[in-house]
Amino acid sequence: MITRSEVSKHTTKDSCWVIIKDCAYDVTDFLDLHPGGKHIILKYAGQDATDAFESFHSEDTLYKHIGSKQTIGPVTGAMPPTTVPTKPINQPGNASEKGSRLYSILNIGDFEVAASEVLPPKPFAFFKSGAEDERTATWNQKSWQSVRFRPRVLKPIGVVDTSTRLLGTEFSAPFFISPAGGGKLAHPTGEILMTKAAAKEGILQWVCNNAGCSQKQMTDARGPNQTLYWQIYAMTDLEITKREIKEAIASGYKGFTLTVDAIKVGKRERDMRLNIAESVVPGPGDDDEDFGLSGGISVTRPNVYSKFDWVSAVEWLRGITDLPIVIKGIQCWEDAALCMQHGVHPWLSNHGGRQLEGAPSALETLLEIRQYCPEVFDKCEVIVDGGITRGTDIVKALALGAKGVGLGRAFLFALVFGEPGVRRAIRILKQEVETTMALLGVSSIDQLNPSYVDSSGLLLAAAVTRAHL
Ligand code: HEM
Ligand SMILES: Cc1cc2nc3c(=O)[nH]c(=O)nc-3n(C[C@H](O)[C@H](O)[C@H](O)COP(=O)(O)O)c2cc1C
Repeated sequence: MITRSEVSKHTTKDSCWVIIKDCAYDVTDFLDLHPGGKHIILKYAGQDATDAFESFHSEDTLYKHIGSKQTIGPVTGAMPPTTVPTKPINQPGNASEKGSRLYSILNIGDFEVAASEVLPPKPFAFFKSGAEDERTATWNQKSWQSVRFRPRVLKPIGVVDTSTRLLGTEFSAPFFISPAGGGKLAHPTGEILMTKAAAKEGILQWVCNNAGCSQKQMTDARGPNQTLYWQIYAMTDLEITKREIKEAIASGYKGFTLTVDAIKVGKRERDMRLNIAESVVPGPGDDDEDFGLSGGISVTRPNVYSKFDWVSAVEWLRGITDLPIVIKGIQCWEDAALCMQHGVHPWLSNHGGRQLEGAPSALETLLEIRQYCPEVFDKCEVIVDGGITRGTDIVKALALGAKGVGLGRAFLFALVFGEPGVRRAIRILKQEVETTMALLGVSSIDQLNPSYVDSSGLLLAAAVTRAHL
């Protein structure tokens, strides 16, 4: 046992201890690795950081990133009276005001506006931010708008069926909740509310490795017969990740994706500026030359394994599971072709424009595959995400060959309104998909094909949009 008073003496970047859930940790060596920046942890140096930690992270984060050497042990006693506790940074907005607003929300864009008004600036920035000038994040959305439909009329349309099979499981709609961390910044209960909403609406949630809720909490929140898929970040200690995948399999997860576009954290200046605004600027004599630059800038994702190549990654995954495997972060047709060769599925994504500024939108990669390697669509289930905000975007992606379409930010913004918010977002998208299909002249997803869209405007839109960004 160590006393709280002893912990309270370790308050500098040369010796930084924090208490989380009555246990003390020496996080000195982790400070420079922390993607949220060292200053956010230093604020709690010598103190109890439980509330702040839990407002963003799940307990899984601790065992994955803080080893036994850094675990000091259980604490006892009271904090010295001189310690002024730091308040957790991210307090979600007023829930009762939110309820009444929910019913005026008509589309995903409305959710974003409401979230920007209800959330404090930092959580909103965390969700919204893209890398550098955010051109890729903006282009993701605009690229889908450049595609036009080619509707067929005078076709008898009865019931429009939006259901589809994705990687072996039947879902009520072809879109799903992409893995996106930070759910507890939107709502204190976190991502389990997405799980519950997905269960009630029959859609897929692809559970995030960095969710604020633990894998077990997500699993326990499942509805009857609900199928979840799991997103993997491979850790330097691959045994930790292997155990996590095995636990997911044992508790019934039916598909996996390995995210490969994030071995470093993209430079997200929107977040960095708010971090600077909240930090204490170094005084004379303080040699913190990188002040303000950590927490977003080229920080290696802590403990993320970056040595995989195609053969070793797929062999390692196949050594653990025969279930469907998707590689998330495919950004050119050549890598989609490699997925096909290695018997895995490509997820065309640039991480919502949060990683590599200048990356193509999933639509561009989809069209490249169509042009140079169309057999990918026969041998693999192609998944896309990035900038999808409308049922029309979803139908365009499906017409061009996607089997599943993910949305990240949309559901984080909706989560500000808790489970009813996420359910409303799902229902809005379902209605939009249904209307789009009926107006196109199709009544089931399998009837969609590239003849229903015209993507010839993409190049022009790219030139015009980039000129204005
Ligand atoms: C002391 C133990 C802590 C550990 C092991 C830890 C670990 C991590 C890890 C692994 C990430 C990256 C998540 C990702 O890949 O998306 C992260 C990000 C983050 N952490 Fe922590 N963290 C700790 C403490 C804290 C505290 C006390 C806060 C205060 C609220 C905090 C706030 C954040 C934020 C806001 C991010 C997001 C950064 C970004 O991607 O822009 N963390 N942390
Ligand atoms: C706040 C936030 C956190 C994210 N965290 C992860 C993550 O932990 N793992 C991952 O594979 N993708 C992550 N993503 C990327 C999403 O899975 C998805 O690719 C992206 O959000 C799609 O773009 P959209 O937000 O425009 O829909 C994150 C995205 C956001 C916005």
